[in-house]
Amino acid sequence: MGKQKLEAAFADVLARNEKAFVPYIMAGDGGLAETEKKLRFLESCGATAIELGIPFSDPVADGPTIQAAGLRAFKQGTTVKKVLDHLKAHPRQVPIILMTYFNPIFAFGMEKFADSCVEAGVAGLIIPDLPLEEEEIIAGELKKRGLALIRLAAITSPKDRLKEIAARSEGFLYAVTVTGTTGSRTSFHDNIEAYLAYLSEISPVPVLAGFGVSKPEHVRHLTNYCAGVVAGSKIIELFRQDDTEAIRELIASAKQTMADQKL
Ligand SMILES: O=P(O)(O)OC[C@@H](O)[C@@H](O)c1c[nH]c2ccccc12
Repeated sequence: MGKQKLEAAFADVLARNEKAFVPYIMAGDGGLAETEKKLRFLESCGATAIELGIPFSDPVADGPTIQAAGLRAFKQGTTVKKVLDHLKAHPRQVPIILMTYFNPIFAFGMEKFADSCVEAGVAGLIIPDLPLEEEEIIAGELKKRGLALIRLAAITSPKDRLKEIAARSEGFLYAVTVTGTTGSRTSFHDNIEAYLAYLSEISPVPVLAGFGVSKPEHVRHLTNYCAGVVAGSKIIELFRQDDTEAIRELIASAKQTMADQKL
């Protein structure tokens, strides 16, 4: 089942005393054949799982880099069905987490979408505009099919809400590091360390920090307080520059962390 595949991937990383790195790319950006090459490359770099975005017309949580990637994906005629059909036709070891807003799921049909995710070998989902209060509309459909629903924690959330998010979390808990949209940054919220340390203490699943991660030093710093990171905008930018070495180095920095700490 998808959730178990994700849990096994994280258990492997932690057993190797490493930190997790989950890159994000937009499906269909440059066409799905290009997406396949990127997915295979990211897997070869040792990505713990890969977050695959489905383009949407109103990506409210996304900054300019991912908005532009979504527009390029639309220009290639990317649809939910084409992405799911592609994943089904290209099975792989690395767990795939679909990142999509709720509207494309609703338009596709929730049960049909959940069934198609299972057939496509999807491990889990991130639905950023589905708050805890509304998740029951689809959480049951995903749970009975063994698909992980990854919850997002906001740095501005009060502790009782963070506790509720952690208690429901599956696969990993996505700790958003800033107030605002996705996009490479040079700094994070002031009390990011305390926030990540608190979540790591209360969460039954690994906590990953995401939003703005763009340098190896970000990875090394943030993973002192949590189990890993998610990075999307920087990965997309580096692919656009064809700087695959920098992508490999960024992902590898999650593996060096524990070695650094051993010193
Ligand atoms: O791009 P960044 O700043 O590295 O942040 C990760 C982000 O790309 C990815 O997790 C994501 C893409 N779109 C989202 C929408 C909401 C939450 C998360 C996301």
